[in-house]
Amino acid sequence: MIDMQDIYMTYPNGVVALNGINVTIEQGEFVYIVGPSGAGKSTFSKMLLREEVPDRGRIIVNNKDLSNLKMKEIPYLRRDVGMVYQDFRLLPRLTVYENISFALEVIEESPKSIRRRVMEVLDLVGLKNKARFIPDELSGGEQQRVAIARAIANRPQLLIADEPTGNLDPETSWEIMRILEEINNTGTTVIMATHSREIVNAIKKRVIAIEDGLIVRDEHRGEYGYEA
Ligand SMILES: Nc1ncnc2c1ncn2[C@@H]1O[C@H](COP(=O)(O)OP(=O)(O)OP(=O)(O)O)[C@@H](O)[C@H]1O
Repeated sequence: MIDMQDIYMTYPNGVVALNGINVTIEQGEFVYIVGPSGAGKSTFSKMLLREEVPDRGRIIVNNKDLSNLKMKEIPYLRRDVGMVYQDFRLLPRLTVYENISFALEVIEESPKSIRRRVMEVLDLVGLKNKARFIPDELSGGEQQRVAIARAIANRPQLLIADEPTGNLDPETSWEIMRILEEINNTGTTVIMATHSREIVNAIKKRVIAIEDGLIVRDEHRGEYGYEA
């Protein structure tokens, strides 16, 4: 569960990024975050990982109150939150397999369980046969599928995807959405910031619209609501 109450955040340069956010997201929901460029969507996501800290307000993520979180507890929070970005962010010199196993080795899993889990998540994204490839040898859509596999390898309760289809063609984007829905169907909360009108209007989910650091709309099975 995610709960944000009265979240305000101003960057050091004086830009007000969040201006009183109040929202609750239950475990297992699928939520689109929409809104104009610069509205505060990425900042909102960063708050959930404690990459940014609010000036005021209370945030609870996976039952942890982030305001009391000690520095040494931050890695535990992040293990329980998978992150997917528009630009994939794979490690270019590592194979597909290593990009994923690397995320698991950090939490001291046994070699056998790492192997099993890597192949399991590669199977889920349909890339078992590309385990030995390096990112440069993959298409954009395949790279994003690896990034998703890596993000869920630790079985996080929450997956945040920041414009996951932003660099992909429409057909590949639908494939990514199918995978995100499958992950959501296993009980993982998915929060996806997007500018894709087509996706939001076709695959109906909760829509939270942010403008100027404020939630201006929060609808069950909502519409994108902006011009393409
Ligand atoms: N590190 C930073 N330092 C200063 N200002 C920032 C920083 N990051 C973002 N901002 C500003 O904060 C505001 C919110 O930015 P944010 O990235 O959250 O918007 P966004 O809704 O994700 O935009 P986009 O859809 O373009 O990704 C913008 O005005 C942006 O310029």
